Amino acid sequence: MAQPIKVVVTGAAGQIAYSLIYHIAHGDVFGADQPVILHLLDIPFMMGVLEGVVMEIQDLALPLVRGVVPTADVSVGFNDVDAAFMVGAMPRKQGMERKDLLSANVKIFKDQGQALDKYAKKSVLVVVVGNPANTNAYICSKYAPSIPKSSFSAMTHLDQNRAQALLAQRLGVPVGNVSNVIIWGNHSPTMLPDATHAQVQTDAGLVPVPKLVNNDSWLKNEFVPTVQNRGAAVIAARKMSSAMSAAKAAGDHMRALWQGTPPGKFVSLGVISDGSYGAPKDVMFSFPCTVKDRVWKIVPNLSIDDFAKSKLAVTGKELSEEKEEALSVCQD
Ligand SMILES: NC(=O)C1=CN([C@@H]2O[C@H](COP(=O)(O)OP(=O)(O)OC[C@H]3O[C@@H](n4cnc5c(N)ncnc54)[C@H](O)[C@@H]3O)[C@@H](O)[C@H]2O)C=CC1
Ligand SMILES: O=C([O-])CC(=O)C(=O)O
Repeated sequence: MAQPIKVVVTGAAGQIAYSLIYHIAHGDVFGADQPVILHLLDIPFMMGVLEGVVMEIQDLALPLVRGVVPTADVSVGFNDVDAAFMVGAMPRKQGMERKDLLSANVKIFKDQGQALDKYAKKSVLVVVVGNPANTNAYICSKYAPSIPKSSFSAMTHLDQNRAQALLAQRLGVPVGNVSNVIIWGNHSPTMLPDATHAQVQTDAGLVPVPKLVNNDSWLKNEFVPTVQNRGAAVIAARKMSSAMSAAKAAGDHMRALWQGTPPGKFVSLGVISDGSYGAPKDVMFSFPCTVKDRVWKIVPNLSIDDFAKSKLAVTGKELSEEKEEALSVCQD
């Protein structure tokens, strides 16, 4: 069996981590043969709660767990880690947009970027979940200059899962039969969920989703806003933000990075933009990607129509503005 890898989860005493830790410990993310040492980082005030989480991890009796390190000290939490789930941040409440969290959360990602730079392995893969995820990932990477920018990504996989599930429901097919839905841009209501290149596995082979849906108005006027606003709908109902589904998505995101994407399939990742598809350069923009040997690549040459182009411009502008605001907050 492989040597254990060290995996840090920040915000380890919080809602998302409570589900995410199980996925990691159970082998759903790094593989059924990959032992893990869990580094659980939270703030000093939460150390009592974290003790309870550690007891529960012990009580899971899962064979892949080879160690648990609960801590409020970044030099311990990030020490020599191979993979990092950056969850620890304030969640939004009803009536807020995710970018309203920027001033409260972005400094956490500056500090923790510096700590990753100092203590983590240079090969670490970093997934940012805490909102506003794309801009926090940008800041985290900026303050960790010794780690390649391509090792940082922001999570839009929850939006991808929501989009995939909604299409499956509409078409009356199992969710696993739908693939290659794309999330473009920011993890915010300006994102573009795009079914243009999505496919359904049928007995007759792969069929394009737009052909099966056969209703452009539904795709533009119901599918897109439902996915864009799903986070707010969950908050309105639960009075807390998505946690179980966010944890599953964080595991899906890291699994795609760690284990690669199947042939012909894409995954949406918020990654440093090279200007592909007219996106602004040097922001963490969600693109369709393939992953091989832990290296992602933006899927090239997909057709995008005028509707998509106009939406990509809006979400790109928002990311550029968030970036400027975050940089000025970090200079304070
Ligand atoms: N990208 C995405 O799709 C999603 C992102 N989120 C975001 O994930 C974040 C976490 O959400 P929840 O787990 O529900 O929140 P939560 O409030 O239940 O847990 C957050 C935890 O982070 C800890 N924390 C705060 N500052 C920290 C620091 N400097 N270092 C380490 N830990 C720290 C808190 O003490 C708390 O235990 C929020 O920002 C939320 O908006 C939530 C759902 C989906
Ligand atoms: O909406 C929120 O604040 C939490 C989140 O990011 C999501 O559920 O997509």
